[in-house]
Amino acid sequence: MSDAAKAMVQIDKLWSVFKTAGTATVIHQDLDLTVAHGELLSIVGGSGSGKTVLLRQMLGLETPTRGTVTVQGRPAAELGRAGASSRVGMLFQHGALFSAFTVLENIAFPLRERGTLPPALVRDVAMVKLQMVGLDPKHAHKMPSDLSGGMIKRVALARALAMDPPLLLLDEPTAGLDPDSADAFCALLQSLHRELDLTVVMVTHDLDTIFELSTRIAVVADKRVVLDAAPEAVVAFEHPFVQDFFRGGRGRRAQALLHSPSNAG
Ligand SMILES: Nc1ncnc2c1ncn2[C@@H]1O[C@H](COP(=O)(O)OP(=O)(O)OP(=O)(O)O)[C@@H](O)[C@H]1O
Repeated sequence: MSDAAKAMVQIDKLWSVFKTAGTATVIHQDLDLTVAHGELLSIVGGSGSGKTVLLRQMLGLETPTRGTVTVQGRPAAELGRAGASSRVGMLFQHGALFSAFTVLENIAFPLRERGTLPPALVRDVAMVKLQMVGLDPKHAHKMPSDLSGGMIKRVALARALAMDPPLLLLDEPTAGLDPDSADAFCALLQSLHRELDLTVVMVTHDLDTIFELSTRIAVVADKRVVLDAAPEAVVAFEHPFVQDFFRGGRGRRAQALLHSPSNAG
């Protein structure tokens, strides 16, 4: 088996170029990244450095201008819209629930779109996913407008996992949550990562989330991944972005998590 087939995600010499009004903007240039099965990789980088575009490349929503992006050995672009949710689940930054659908209908959406399961089974599977993200069945028939921010994230996560994808992509999973809800959501992600044998790639600016969850961190700067390594190695890396991001007061406090008993071993 080739390395690309063994990896969950393999990105080789990726160029992402956007053309607007006759001007070409290069976002990624010869970017390489490999995500192995079972990792929980955080992607960090400055604002506008191309982190979300990188997630969209893994989801097949962007097409490489040059280079390749494969998921389980197949080009991500092949994922298309149909069938994508059985290989990659995506939690978008703003939850993006359908406001006219109930909680259960939102979770069931990818299953219903697939059209292969009878309605009663779709309902049962959606109910299992609802409970899997820690929500009580009594919330199944609520509308998104009746939910707290933390509950919206959980419903969106249940929908991303509806088709049991092996790869989960998260864009700023704790953004907009209060500290307690963010902690609870991190704990949920950690247990799902472990119990479902998921590979997770997340983009976040939240240092607590990064140090709580990451098995590896990839730093995007200068249009490519300048370093991907274990958290301890990344914080020691001499790069202006890394120094600003990890070594300020917030960074030092969050790094204490690396050495806390819950993260030991
Ligand atoms: N479809 C598009 N067409 C043109 N430019 C785009 C498109 N999508 C993204 N960009 C540009 O690509 C650059 C990288 O965007 P991206 O959203 O990936 O940044 P980011 O690293 O996630 O930033 P932030 O941390 O601020 O969310 C930005 O300058 C953005 O304007």
